[in-house]
Amino acid sequence: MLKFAPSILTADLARLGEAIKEAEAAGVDWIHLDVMDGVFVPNLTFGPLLVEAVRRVTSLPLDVHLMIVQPERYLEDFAKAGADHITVHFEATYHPHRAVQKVKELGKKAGLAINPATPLEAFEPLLPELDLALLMSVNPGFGGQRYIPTATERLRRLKAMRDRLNPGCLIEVDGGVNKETLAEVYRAGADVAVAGSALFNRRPVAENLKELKEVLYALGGR
Ligand SMILES: O=C(CO)[C@@H](O)[C@H](O)COP(=O)(O)O
Ligand SMILES: [Fe+2]
Repeated sequence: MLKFAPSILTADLARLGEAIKEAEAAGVDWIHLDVMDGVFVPNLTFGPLLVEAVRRVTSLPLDVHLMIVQPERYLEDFAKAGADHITVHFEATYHPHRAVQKVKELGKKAGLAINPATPLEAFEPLLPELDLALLMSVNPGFGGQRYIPTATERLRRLKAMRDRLNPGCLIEVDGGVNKETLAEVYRAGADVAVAGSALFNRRPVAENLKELKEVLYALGGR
């Protein structure tokens, strides 16, 4: 019912291939890759080369979250690298619609993300064309941050907007999802939970995932 997309940001990057295989064996649904440019967010991570390397070790959908300015410049590169979903930030481009259209032209699932301070209405004009609506529940830039509580009400409103405009679009929540916050995120209507530090930490991914799934079973979900 709820999909889990572990963010590799908090995985042990020195053994990334093994960490991804471990996550796949544990039963996660997607692999979430956080691309940061040091301009849109105060952190730098990786580009298409790493996406291509990850593509070689897993058959899971690669969910690429672009936290870069003018993402249009690199959409083709990420598509060629093997991304399945490409999400751009509303705040990072003058033309979010053009960027979304380009992702679709490349034959990939198109996502739009918004920051915690961006009005939810930013989704409205583009929702009918989106495959994914990504709601940030932390300010983008780092893994391991605390969930911003106002995200829950925003998720509820986003779900109502999605049900009205495009029931096929998935709602993804990103940032601070763990065993304490998962229940409210799920109840508020998320379809996909990104989880970095809750899944990649000192414990095996399978144990962490089991713990998160138990929260859902207790709510009658799966
Ligand atoms: O996009 C981002 C951060 O900018 C996220 O994908 C985080 O990396 C998720 O990590 P946790 O908050 O779950 O540790
Ligand atoms: Fe992310």
